Amino acid sequence: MTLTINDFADLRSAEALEAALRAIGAERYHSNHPFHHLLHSGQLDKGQVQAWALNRWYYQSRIPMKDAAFMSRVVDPDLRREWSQRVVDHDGTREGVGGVTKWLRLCTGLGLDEAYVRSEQGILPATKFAVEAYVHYVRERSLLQAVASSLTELFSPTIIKDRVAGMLKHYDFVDEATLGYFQARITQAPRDSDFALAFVKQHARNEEERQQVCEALLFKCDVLWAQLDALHHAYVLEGGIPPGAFEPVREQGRVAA
Ligand SMILES: O=C(O)c1cc(C(=O)O)c2c(n1)C(=O)C(=O)c1cc(C(=O)O)[nH]c1-2
Repeated sequence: MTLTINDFADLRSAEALEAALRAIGAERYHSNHPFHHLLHSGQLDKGQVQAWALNRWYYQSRIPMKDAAFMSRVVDPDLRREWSQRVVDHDGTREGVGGVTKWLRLCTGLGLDEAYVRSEQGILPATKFAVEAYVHYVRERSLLQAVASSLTELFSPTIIKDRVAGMLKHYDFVDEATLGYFQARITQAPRDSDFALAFVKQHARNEEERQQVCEALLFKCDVLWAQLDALHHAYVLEGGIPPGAFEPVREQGRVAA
């Protein structure tokens, strides 16, 4: 069944809203994307996994910027304080700790050069457009929709567990230390999404606003889906790598392991 905005006809209560959000996630979350199925079931080679980590670096690096953009618009100190934890999670309280550093460790653990990753030179054009669209969305839409757009995290603990288990099982070039980023997310993501869900349930006061919340989640699912479409097109289909984007090193006709 394919959902459209009009399918959320029953948005008469906060509980109906939650049910609609969960239905959107079940259908549209990036756990359903073919590229994730390939990644988690060991069907990618090392170069394709590198491409995934490199492109997601761009997403990871922009997440604290979008959270800072959100906070810059918030008048209520309680909400700002709550949200500030997200920036701390990613940036850490000092250099060398925090999610951004851990993602960098994932990239270097896969054999990518740190300076190359940081330079953002190899990122796919579509990754940049999708991620920037998310930052702009949070900067420009209502605070309600900005909060709602983070609700994909309701669904991330399951995919993170599947990913870590699948990658450890299938790829000899990853170990628990390389995937350390995901360890913290298992607790951080539910904390963040519980807050965001309670917020939208409380602050969306009528059907129109509940509809806006659903639209924000649909938008965010598109942001995540588009990034995987870009990876799939560039690195799974033959000949899809755009000029200037990351080129996996190939040895004797196969990607280096
Ligand atoms: O591994 C994943 O599949 C996944 C998904 C998402 C998400 O659903 O947006 C986030 C993350 N990870 C993540 O690590 C993260 O820090 C994060 C922040 C946000 C956000 O929208 O504020 N989403 C996500």
